[in-house]
Amino acid sequence: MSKLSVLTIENLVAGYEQRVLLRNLFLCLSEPAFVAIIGHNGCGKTTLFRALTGQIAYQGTVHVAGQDLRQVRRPTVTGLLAHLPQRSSVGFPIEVRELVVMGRFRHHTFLSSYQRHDYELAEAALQRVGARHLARRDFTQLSGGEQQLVWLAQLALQDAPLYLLDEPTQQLDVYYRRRVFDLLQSWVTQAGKTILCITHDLDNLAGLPGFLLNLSRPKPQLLPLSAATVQLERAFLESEESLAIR
Ligand SMILES: Nc1ncnc2c1ncn2[C@@H]1O[C@H](COP(=O)(O)OP(=O)(O)OP(=O)(O)O)[C@@H](O)[C@H]1O
Repeated sequence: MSKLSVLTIENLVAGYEQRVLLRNLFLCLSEPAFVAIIGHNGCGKTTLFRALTGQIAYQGTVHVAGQDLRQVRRPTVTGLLAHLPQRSSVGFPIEVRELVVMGRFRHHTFLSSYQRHDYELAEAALQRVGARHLARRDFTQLSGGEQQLVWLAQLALQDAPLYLLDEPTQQLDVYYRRRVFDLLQSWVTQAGKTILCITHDLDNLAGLPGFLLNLSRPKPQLLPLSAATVQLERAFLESEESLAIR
């Protein structure tokens, strides 16, 4: 079964020395889908991504697009995963379109330079996130929210089957939050991508197709996204009971 699904996580256990945060996590997606991962601060959401990207060891098995993740040496470099961390910075001035075009790195050998076609794709990706007007700006001088849109444009060019997004809307205004969630939906429905998206932005989830995974629950399970499930999980996160079992 696991070989055919887009993502299967079986019995995953992960954490840090003397502190297990994820215990026997199971998750199976047979088709491309959007999964919102929610939970209290510190419950282990980013830790899950650290395990999936090979930054920390884990027990259990993970299959992505039929491949055993443990057997793939650098899944983000080989294109099995694309990852947007919570914070990324660039320490030197660079034009936005030069940063976005780097999302095409797998289509180029080490010394080959990006061609006109690559830049057209980069500008189209910027257009889709509503940031076409930033193409010639210095990335380091953009606001936090503008930088976030640029990273999303770069990510779109990476063309991986599984995307791991750690709070992609955290610095965005209400308009761009909505727009980014709509964009992520189109990655699923039009491009067949699977998206795991860590978010605290519960207000924007209710109307989306997909699933909810609440890592603050003692046994987290995929729930179909709906206004009712978002309301239920919000009530759980706001309860004293949920803090007591952490
Ligand atoms: N390298 C580390 N060694 C030990 N503990 C760590 C390490 N990195 C993170 N932690 C702890 O693990 C816990 C979970 O961290 P994680 O970043 O996964 O939380 P999170 O659910 O993503 O939280 P948030 O919503 O605040 O981003 C936190 O208490 C954190 O302090």
